[in-house]
Amino acid sequence: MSTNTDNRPLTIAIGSDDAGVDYKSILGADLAADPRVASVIDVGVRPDEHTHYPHVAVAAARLVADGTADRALLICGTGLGVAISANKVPGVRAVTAHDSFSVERAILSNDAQILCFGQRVIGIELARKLAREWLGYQFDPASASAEKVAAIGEYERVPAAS
Ligand SMILES: O=C[C@H](O)[C@H](O)COP(=O)(O)O
Repeated sequence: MSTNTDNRPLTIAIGSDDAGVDYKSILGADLAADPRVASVIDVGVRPDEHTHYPHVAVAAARLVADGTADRALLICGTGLGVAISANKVPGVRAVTAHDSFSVERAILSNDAQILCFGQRVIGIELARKLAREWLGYQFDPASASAEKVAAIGEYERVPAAS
């Protein structure tokens, strides 16, 4: 499963815990209004909910893993807990990135399907800018990075020797 390589509009899952719900609302609206996005699937939380971040992150990651969503955007306080949790789902590559270069490389180097932000770490306008940039990148399966991404997947099948 890849971040998409064919320029078609994306289906994007979005989720947060209560520490990220304000950004989820704003970024979700941005995504829904973007012509590069076909649909946005909100996996929670609602503003009055207090579901812990691992449950939301795994719900979104499973949508990516089963092909329902092309990508996911997850927000918690730091962007760390949601990334750790999403990465428990086989086939998923989730990263926390709060700068433009890392967001670019998350797609072009790592083919990461899930981008994670920390509402307590970056300002909303930077988050909005990074999310817009993120939509513009596509992984190139013919690039030199593809072999490295494939090696990550191999370690899901065959655990690294100690
Ligand atoms: O990574 C975890 C997130 O930042 C979460 O929103 C807050 O978690 P905490 O309440 O355990 O610090």
